[in-house]
Parts: sequence; structure tokens; C-alpha cells
Amino acid sequence: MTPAAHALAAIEVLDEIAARPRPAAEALKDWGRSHRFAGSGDRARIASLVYDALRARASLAWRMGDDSGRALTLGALVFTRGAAPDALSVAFAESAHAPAPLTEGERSAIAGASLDGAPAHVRGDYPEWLDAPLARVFGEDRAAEGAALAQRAPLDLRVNLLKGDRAKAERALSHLKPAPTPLSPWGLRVPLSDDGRGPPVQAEPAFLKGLVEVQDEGSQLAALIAAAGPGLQVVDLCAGAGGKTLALAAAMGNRGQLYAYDADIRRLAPLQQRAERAGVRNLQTRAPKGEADVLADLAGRADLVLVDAPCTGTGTWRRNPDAKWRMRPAALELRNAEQDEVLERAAGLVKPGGRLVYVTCSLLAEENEDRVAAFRARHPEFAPVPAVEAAVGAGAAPLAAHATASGAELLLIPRRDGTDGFFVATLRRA
Ligand SMILES: C[S@@+](CC[C@H](N)C(=O)[O-])C[C@H]1O[C@@H](n2cnc3c(N)ncnc32)[C@H](O)[C@@H]1O
Repeated sequence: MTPAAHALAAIEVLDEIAARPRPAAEALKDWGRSHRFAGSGDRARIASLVYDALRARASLAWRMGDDSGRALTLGALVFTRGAAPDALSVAFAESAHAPAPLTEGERSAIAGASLDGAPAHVRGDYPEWLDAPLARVFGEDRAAEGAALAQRAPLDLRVNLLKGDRAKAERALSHLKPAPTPLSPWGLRVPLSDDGRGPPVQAEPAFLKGLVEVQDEGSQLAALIAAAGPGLQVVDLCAGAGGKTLALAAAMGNRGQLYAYDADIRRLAPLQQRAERAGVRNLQTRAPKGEADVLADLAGRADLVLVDAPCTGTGTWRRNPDAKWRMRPAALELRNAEQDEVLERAAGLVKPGGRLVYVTCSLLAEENEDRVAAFRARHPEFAPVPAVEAAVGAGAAPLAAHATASGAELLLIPRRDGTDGFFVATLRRA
């Protein structure tokens, strides 16, 4: 397929999502099924263009004066990728399967495009109803923070210390030109292609042998700050597929006991195989079993309970750009209830003197500081560990610079830190 044919396909997929709202990944899969001639490389290029358009949907629609799939695709090609309108028209005219060349109206929209006077939610590419929650956290910077969340996400790897060090992984992957991540001592960042696609790292021997895992630098730092050390009893209460579980395991050096639990047994399914690949030998997974409390034996015994809470994922919009447009206020309320519930469960597992580390990949205070404050009101036996102390305790003193204004928690912000957005609060039980 030609680049022009990729553009035509992106237009079709974007129009399809607008007509029948659903996750972009599903719409892309359906497109692939009904266009069998498209190879995996073509599908990846189409997906990359669709995601570029979705990340900046509001600002592209504003600049183009139109929110159709065609306008968004042209906008992404011109404003995100730097294509010249003339060159696009030529390429479209030369290809059999291509969008129509640019109209005069489109050319003049592009020539006169400006975000001057656009409201913050358009400049920041987020849903209008989130303007107040984001203003609460970022004030006048909310549009700039939103715009940073509308950039492409990098491809980060975490080096698994159970299998080697960062230098070894860098050598093994030298053909991909990885560079150490700025903040995480475990991280390598792999450059993307010009159109935003990453190399297939999951097919690399270094990945297959467990030397590296794919994990955003922010997620690595959230696990790092939890300071799971050798010999501890650690519970990862919302383990999911185990992204942070594996990082905790590496920090423990296979000494002590790590328990991974998730309310959804299906999410835990990949963990066993991932742990084997990573050489983890001190992990027990506990899945729900009907009414039974499968964590009852751990009550009051854990040195550390990590709560990587279910959240709206506003910090990961760079990776899930369509999720931000599908997010509704009711989802925030539901997540808040789940966060309170899982914190309650965690409280009962922490031993006196032990720590509860609460993490979200959200930037919203409703899911972050508010949940911690509500928890502390219910549980005065838990006291906050200041971010400086938590960072030093984790051997990551420079992270103290990322403390929130109160100094009580850490907040990683894509615009400043280049990571996904993450919030980390550490609480110690008296
Ligand atoms: C942010 S995700 C976890 C991601 C995972 N820790 C990682 O690093 O890859 C949150 C998880 O919490 C789980 N969850 C939701 N409610 C829960 C509850 N009450 N108890 C335990 N897990 C819960 C969800 O199934 C989901 O897998």
C-alpha cells in the first residue's frame, strides 16, 4: 500500500469510530479483517496515523474547521508530521487508492490555521468536562500539560536485574540504538520511526530471555519508589498482568516473598509466564476464589502493600488517545469507589511499621490526593511518608524533586518528566 492508501484507510477508520463509537484498536482490527490484502506493516502505519489524529483530535478539528475523518487525517499529516499540502495533493493524485486531492477550502484552512483564541480544552486536547479537574491540578498550565499528553509516547524498556544490568541490555539491543532513560536507573528508551512506530522488541532474544520488559519509565519509577527490598513480605494487590510485580521482584533479588493478587483473574493470566521468563522465583499469585478471602493468611503481615489502583488512566493518554475522548464523569466516580475499596483491603494487610504505597496513572486530584485524604481520615494509624524520605529510602533521592506542592507525594508529569503521568503516595502504619 502507498502512503496515500494508508491515509485513505485512516480516514475510513476515523469515520467508522465517529459513526459507531468504540475503541480504536477494535475499529482498526475490523478494518484489517475486511481488507486482507493489507500486511502487518501497512496496518501498523494506518494505526499510527489514526492514533496521531486521535491524540490531537480537538486541536486538529479546530485548525481544520472540521472534525471529519478526512480533516483529522489531513491535519495529522500536516501539523503533526510536517507534510506539505502540495506534496500531499500530488501523492494523492498519483495513487489509485487515495483520498481526493486537497480542496481550496482545506488549503486555506491549513494556511490560516491557528490555535489563538481556542479554549484550554482545545489547545490541550482533552474533553471539555475535564477542564475544571485539570485546572485544579495545573491551573493556567492545563492546556500545555494536556498538549504534552497529546504527544506520542516513547518506547521504554525496563532492564531486569535478575538477568543482567543496563550495560548488558544496551549491548544486546545496540542495533535498536537504546539510550538510558533520564530518571529510571533500570530504563532504556528505544527510538521510534518517523511515523511513530516502535521496533518489534518482543521478538528480540533479550526480551525472550527475560533481560528486558516493556514498561514506561513512570511505571518503573512507581515500582522503584515502593522500595521492595530483599527479604520483605510484599503484596502487589492490583497486580494485573504484573508490570510492577516483575519490577518489585527484581528489586527483591528473589529473596523474601512476593504475592500478586488481582480482583480479575483474567488479568493475572499472563503473569506466570512473564515471571518464568524473568527468572522470578519468589512469587505466589493469588486469584479470587468465590467468596473465600484468599489473602486472609496475610492479614497484618506485609512489610509493603502496593496498591496500583484501578484509575481513569489520564496519565496514559499518550498511549490510549481514544480512551480520553470516551471517558465520562461516571467513570471517575466509579474509579473513586474502587480506589477506596482497594485501599480498605490493603490497610488490613499491612503490619505495624509496614508501608502502603498507593499508585495511580492518573493526574486528577480526585483519584490521588483526595483518595489519600479520605483514607487517612478513616485510618489515623497510617501516616504519610514525605516524598523526600520515600525517595531517599528507595535509593532514588533525585526523585524528591518530583514531590507535590505539599511534599507528601510524588507526581510524574509527561510535560516535565517525559514519562506517563503517575502519582505515588507512601503511608506508614504505626
Ligand atoms: C492499574 S491496573 C494494574 C496494572 C498493573 N499493576 C501493572 O503494573 O501492569 C489496576 C488493576 O486493579 C484491579 N482491581 C480493580 N479493583 C480491584 C480490587 N478491589 N482488588 C484488587 N484488584 C482490583 C484491576 O483488575 C486492574 O487489573
